[in-house]
Formats: sequence, structure tokens, C-alpha cells
Amino acid sequence: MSKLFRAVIMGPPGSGKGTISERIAHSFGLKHLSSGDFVRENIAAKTEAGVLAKTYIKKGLLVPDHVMTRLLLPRLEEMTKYSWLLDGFPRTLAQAEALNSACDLDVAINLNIPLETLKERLQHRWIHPPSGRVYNMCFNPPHVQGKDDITGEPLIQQEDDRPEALVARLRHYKDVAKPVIDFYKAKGILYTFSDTETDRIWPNISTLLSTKISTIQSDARCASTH
Ligand SMILES: Nc1nc2c(ncn2[C@@H]2O[C@H](COP(=O)(O)OP(=O)(O)OP(=O)(O)O)[C@@H](O)[C@H]2O)c(=O)[nH]1
Ligand SMILES: Nc1ccn([C@@H]2O[C@H](COP(=O)(O)OP(=O)(O)O)[C@@H](O)[C@H]2O)c(=O)n1
Repeated sequence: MSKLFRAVIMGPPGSGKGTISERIAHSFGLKHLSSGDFVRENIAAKTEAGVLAKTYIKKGLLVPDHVMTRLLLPRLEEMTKYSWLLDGFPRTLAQAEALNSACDLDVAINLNIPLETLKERLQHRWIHPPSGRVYNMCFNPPHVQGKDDITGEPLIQQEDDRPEALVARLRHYKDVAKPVIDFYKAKGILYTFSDTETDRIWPNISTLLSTKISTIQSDARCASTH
């Protein structure tokens, strides 16, 4: 059985993690696991973790590590047979260490996008909560304004995308992201991409993953022939 490929994608709110994760999942057949969607599912289901998480999100804060880890790790247990890309987790060093104890990663993708670009993007972001589909009035608008392309259901703007919540989130993100970036740099699996446009970043990420995934598959083939 060929070795599975596991990656995480990191970046500040609005950096394009979800957008690029969808392209990676589609191009490379990886399962896209969105920690933000897991959080929203728990909030909608009013689980104990969801109710707790909601109090932090309303203030534009990160959910405590033990809540996020308790929410995420059982979901990863269900994915042991799949190659996957994890989006939005880890966001802190404690989360990175918890993930590291649960599984090995092949690549950590880090998106480095300027603050003004993030603000601009999130002001125009609309989402369809039931599916998690993401739109942007400037980048990928829905066919009908305010309506999801697939279901026709209404689109919303997320509370924590409001400029006043965003400033708090961006400041907090910078403080907690650096140790995570250093953690993966020390493991030799960090790859950082800096630009203002996803369409310019995407070809570089695609080339990296093509190289990494084919290397893993050829190693697995070699191993299976010895
Ligand atoms: N103008 C523009 N918008 C983009 C680009 N890439 C993504 N977007 C939009 O910017 C917004 C943020 O992109 P997401 O993929 O949701 O970013 P994210 O990192 O997942 O955001 P969080 O879930 O908040 O962490 C969305 O509305 C995207 O449609 C781009 O290159 N240019
Ligand atoms: N590791 C994580 C992931 C999400 N979250 C929370 O869940 C919310 C939604 O996650 P998301 O990935 O869709 O949103 P962004 O913070 O990326 O914009 C975040 O704003 C955080 O409040 C968290 O606290 N810790």
C-alpha cells in the first residue's frame, strides 16, 4: 500500500487557506479537512465544545487549545486510511505538538499575505454555511448575488470577518503563529508562499506537491519491490 500523504496549510484569516485547499483536494485527491468547518458544525450542533467555542469566536479570539484538540483529534482518527490536507489547524504550538504526537506530516504550507490584502478580501467574503462554499465579490462572485451557486440558498458574511473582529484576530494570529512556523521549519517541512494573489501562488504550491507526492509514491513502489 503506498504511503499516505499528510499536509497542513497555515495562514492568517483571509489568506486563502480554504480556496487553495479546495484546489489541492481537487488536483491531488487529498481529503480537505477544515478545522473552521469542524468548529462551525459543533456550534450548529450545540455540542459542549461548540457552545464553548462560540464564546471565543464572537470576540474574534482563538478557541482554547484543549477544546480544539479535543474537537480535531477524534476526527483525524477517522481518517487514518486517507491522505489529507488539514486547513486551519494547528494555529498554536500546543496544537502543533498535539498533532505531531498523533501523526507524521510531510509538508506544512505557510501563506504569507499582506495585511491590507487580507482586510480587502474579507470585506468581500460571503459564505454558504451549510456547505462551507466560499465566495468573494471581487475574486469569485456567485452567479446570483447573495445566493449559493449550487442550492440557491442565501449567503452570509461571518461575524468574525467584521473589520473590528478581524483586527483582533490578525494581531492574535501573528503572536501565536510564529512558534508554529518555527516548529515546522525545525522539522524541515515548512514551505512559505508570499504574494497578494492566489492565482500566482497556486502554480508554485502545485509544483511542490507534485514533487513531494510522486517522491512518496516512488519510495513506496521501491519499498514494495525489495
Ligand atoms: N481578491 C482576491 N480574493 C481572494 C483570492 N484568494 C482568495 N480570495 C477570497 O478571499 C477570501 C478569503 O479566502 P479563504 O480561502 O476563505 O481564506 P482562508 O484563509 O480560508 O480564511 P479563513 O477561513 O478566515 O482562515 C474569500 O472570499 C476568497 O474567495 C485572491 O487571490 N484575490
Ligand atoms: N485551530 C483553530 C481553528 C479555528 N478556530 C476558530 O474558528 C474560527 C473559524 O475558523 P476558520 O478557519 O473558518 O476562520 P479563520 O480564522 O481562518 O478566518 C476562527 O476564527 C477561530 O475563532 C480556532 O480558534 N482555532
